[in-house]
Amino acid sequence: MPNTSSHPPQDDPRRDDPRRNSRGRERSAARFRAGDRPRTSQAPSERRKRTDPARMVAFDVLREVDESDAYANLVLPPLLRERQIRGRDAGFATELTYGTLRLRGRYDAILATLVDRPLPGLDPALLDVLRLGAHQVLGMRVPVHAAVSETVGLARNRVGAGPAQMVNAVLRRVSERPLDEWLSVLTKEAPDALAGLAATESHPMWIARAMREALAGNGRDVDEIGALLAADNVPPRVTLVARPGLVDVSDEAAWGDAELVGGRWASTALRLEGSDPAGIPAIREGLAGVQDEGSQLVTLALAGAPLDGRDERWLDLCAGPGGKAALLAALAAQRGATLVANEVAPHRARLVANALAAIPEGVVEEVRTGDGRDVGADEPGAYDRVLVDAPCTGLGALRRRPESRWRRTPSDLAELTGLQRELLASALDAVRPGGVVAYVTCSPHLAETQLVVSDVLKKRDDVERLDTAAAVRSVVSASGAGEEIPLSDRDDVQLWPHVHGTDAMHLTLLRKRA
Ligand SMILES: C[S@@+](CC[C@H](N)C(=O)[O-])C[C@H]1O[C@@H](n2cnc3c(N)ncnc32)[C@H](O)[C@@H]1O
Repeated sequence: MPNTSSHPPQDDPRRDDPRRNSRGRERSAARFRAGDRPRTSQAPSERRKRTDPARMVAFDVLREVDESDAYANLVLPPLLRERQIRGRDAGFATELTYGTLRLRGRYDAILATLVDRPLPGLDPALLDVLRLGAHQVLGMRVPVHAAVSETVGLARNRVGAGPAQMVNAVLRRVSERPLDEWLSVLTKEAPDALAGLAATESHPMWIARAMREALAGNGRDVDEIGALLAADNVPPRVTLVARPGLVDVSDEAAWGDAELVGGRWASTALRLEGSDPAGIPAIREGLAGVQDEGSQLVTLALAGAPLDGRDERWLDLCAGPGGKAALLAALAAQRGATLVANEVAPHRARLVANALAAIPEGVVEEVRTGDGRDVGADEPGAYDRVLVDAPCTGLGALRRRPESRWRRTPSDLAELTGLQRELLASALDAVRPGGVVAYVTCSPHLAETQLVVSDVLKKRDDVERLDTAAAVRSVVSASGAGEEIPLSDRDDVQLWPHVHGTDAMHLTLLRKRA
C-alpha cells in the first residue's frame, strides 16, 4: 500500500447546491448505482475477486464526476462509508481519486503519446481507468505489477475484456519511464514553455495563461508560473479560524485532542495537524470554523481599515455559506457594531444563519435573502463597512477542488464579471460617505479583480482607493507573526498559494469620499 495520503478539500461553497443531492450529484443527470450491471460477461463472484474495493470506489467517483457533474469531495466520503472502506484503504481510495482528478491533464498528455486514437474518442470509462492506472504508476508508490494488474482487473470488471487488454498494454508503456522522464518528454513536445507547464502541472491552457497574466498584472515575476501551478496540485492543510471573543486558543477544553499550530499571518488562524475538524468541540459549537487563512486575512483587513466617524453597521453583501460573515460578526461584537448578512440563495442564507449561531445576541441584525445588486438602491449610505465577497470562478482555490479546473470554462467569466461589477457598484451605494468597502474574490484572474474595480471606479468620482497592502500588513503585524508578509508594490492585494500558503484571494479596499 502507498503511504501517500490526502486531506479532503475544505469548505466547498457549492456543496449545498440545490440542484445536487446530498452527495453533490446533479439531480437530473445520469447516475451510477452500486448495483449497476458492469459491461462484462464474467460471473459476479469472479469479478469481485479481481477488483479491489478502494480502486473500484475511486473509479465510481470519477464516473460520477464525469457523468453527473458531481463534486468528488461530496461523493467519495459517503461512498466509502456505504461500502465500509476504512483506514488505509480509505486513505488509498482518497489519494487515488483526488490525485487522479487533479493530475488528469498530466496523465492525458502522457496517455496521448501512447494511444493511437485521440483521447476524446475513447470510451470515457476506459479513459478514467487509464488515468487511475497512470496515477498509481507515476503519482503513488504502488508497485508497478500491482498497479497494472489491479487496474486491468478494474477495466475487465467495469469496461470489458477487450479494453482491459489495451489497459494492460498502455500501462506497461507508462511504467517504462519514471515520472521525471515523462515530464521531460511533455516539456520537449510542447509548442512553448507555458504549454509545457500546463501539461506537466495539469492545468487547462486558458487557466495557465490567465494565471501567468495575473502574476504579471500583480507585479510578480512570470517565471513563478511553474511554482503557482504546482501549488494547485498540493492539497492544503486544514486551517481553522478561532472566532475572536468566542474562543481562545489557550482554552484546552474547546479544542479537545486536536493538535494545533498557530497560523502564519492571521491572529485568528490555526493549522490542524491530522485529526478531523468535525470532532473538535469549538467547531461543533460554532466558536471556530474551517477557513483558509487568506479568507481570514481579507476579513480582518476590512474590519481593521481606518474609518472616521460612525462605525456601527456592517454589511456582508454575498454572505453564503457564512465563513467570513461569522468572523466579521465576532469582530463586530467586540467593537459594538452590528452585522447584516445578505445572500441571494435561500439555502445558502440558511447556512449563513447556522454559521452565525454562536454570535452573541443583538450583534446579527438580520440574515437576509435577497439580491445584493438591489441593496445599494434600497438602502443608500446605510452601512459603515461593506464586504463584497463576489461570486467568482474560484481559480484561486483550485487546490481544494480537484475537478473544478476541468469544469470551469472561459465563458463563465463574462457572466460572472458582469455580476461582480453590479455587486461592487451596489456596495459602494450602500456604504455611507467615509465608509469602507472590501472587494474580494477567491480568484486572481485580472478580469475578475483589477478590471472589475477599475471599470466600476471609472464610472464614479465619489470613491478612492485605500492602501490595501498597508491594511493587510497591519493585520499581520498585530498578529505577532515573526515575518513580514511579502506583498507587491500596489494598492490592492493579491495572495498566492505558492507565496503565502493561502488560496489566491484578491482584496481591494475602497472608501466612499466623505
Ligand atoms: C464567494 S461566495 C461568498 C463566500 C462567503 N463570503 C463566505 O466566506 O462563506 C459568493 C456568494 O455570493 C452569492 N451570490 C451570487 N449572486 C448574488 C447576488 N446577486 N446577491 C447576493 N449574493 C449573491 C452566492 O450564492 C455565494 O453564496
